[in-house]
Amino acid sequence: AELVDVVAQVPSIQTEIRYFTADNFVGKKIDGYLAPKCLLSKEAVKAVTKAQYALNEFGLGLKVFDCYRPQMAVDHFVRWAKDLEDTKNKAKYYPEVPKNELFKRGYIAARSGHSRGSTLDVTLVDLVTGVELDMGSGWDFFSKVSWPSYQGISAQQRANRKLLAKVMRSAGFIGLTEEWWHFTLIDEPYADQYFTLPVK
Ligand SMILES: C[C@@H](N)C(=O)N[C@H](C)C(=O)O
Ligand SMILES: [Zn+2]
Repeated sequence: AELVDVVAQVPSIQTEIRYFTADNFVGKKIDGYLAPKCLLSKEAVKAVTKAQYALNEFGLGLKVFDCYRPQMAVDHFVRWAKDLEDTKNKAKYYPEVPKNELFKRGYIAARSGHSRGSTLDVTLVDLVTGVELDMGSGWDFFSKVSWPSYQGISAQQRANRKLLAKVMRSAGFIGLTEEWWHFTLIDEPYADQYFTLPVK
């Protein structure tokens, strides 16, 4: 696969690659993340660039939490899910969902679109300050509250989610029912390939 470093193409896109750190639902650095980089297919980079420039008109920009995810990272998630004793970061990431239901309920996939190189987890930031807009729940907060259809958040939070979805859809992405931050390029170039190379 030809995967491209998004920041090398569009330096104004911010990154906080949480699976490279221990601040994620597992509570440890995830296998396969050797660098805190956002790698995506050329086609997805082109579409993300379009979304970034559209947002820049409003003084906003994108911040990515995860992009290409190697299959070995997904396998790490699967291994972690089997150890029901290990609930280190439950309070922050999945307080309401039993650990053994996270895959079943669609919050984590054993075969993830991220491994195909055209899916990303993203939010909106103020272009000047870099401060994140309030989306009503944090990235990878596995709960009904994170569903894009969830109505029990403020009008401003709903508007922020709507703006992100609208800009990403206009750029060629489709969202996920369970997570406001997750988008896949509709015309993805490697639709049936799950890559194994590490992020580096
Ligand atoms: C784990 C979360 N960030 C995510 O990306 N979930 C979807 C369902 C996936 O694993 O593809
Ligand atoms: Zn995702």
